[in-house]
Amino acid sequence: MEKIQIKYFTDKIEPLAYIDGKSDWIDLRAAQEVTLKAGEFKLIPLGVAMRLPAGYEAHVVPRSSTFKNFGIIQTNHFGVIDETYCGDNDQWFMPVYAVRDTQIHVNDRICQFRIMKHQPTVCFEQVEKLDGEDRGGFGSTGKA
Ligand SMILES: O=c1ccn([C@H]2C[C@H](O)[C@@H](COP(=O)(O)OP(=O)(O)OP(=O)(O)O)O2)c(=O)[nH]1
Repeated sequence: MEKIQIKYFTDKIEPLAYIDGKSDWIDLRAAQEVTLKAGEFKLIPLGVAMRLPAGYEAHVVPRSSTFKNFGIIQTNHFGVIDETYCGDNDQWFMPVYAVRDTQIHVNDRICQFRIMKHQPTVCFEQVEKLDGEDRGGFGSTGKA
């Protein structure tokens, strides 16, 4: 088991927990009441900062029901929390765009995260021609 140090910025949200047996993604909650007008952008505080285990990063995505329930889209679509984002003020946020007037209440579960090991270090070798098999470029498959 990997241990994660966690700091809560409010006692108004429930502590992070697995939803038993359903998934290993962990839901994150809004730490503030947030009102958005259609077309507005805001950063929603998630009320937590964490020190991830060495060699890991975290990925934050919306819950499948988030758009239906709240009419918001995560503007970066896939949030990356770096291992170095681990200090006392490094609260996690969800950047959102509202497509309708909406309200998010404290403790609403609006997104979810998991931790992942860093990718191996890569380097780039420039070539004139790639020796892989050619698929024909973007959008060339899947045409009946
Ligand atoms: O959805 C997100 C995405 C990022 N972060 C935090 C953690 C991450 O480590 C930091 C920086 O994110 P990123 O590197 O993706 O953003 P940037 O626009 O490149 O900003 P920076 O210059 O701070 O790296 O912001 C969040 O709280 N929520």
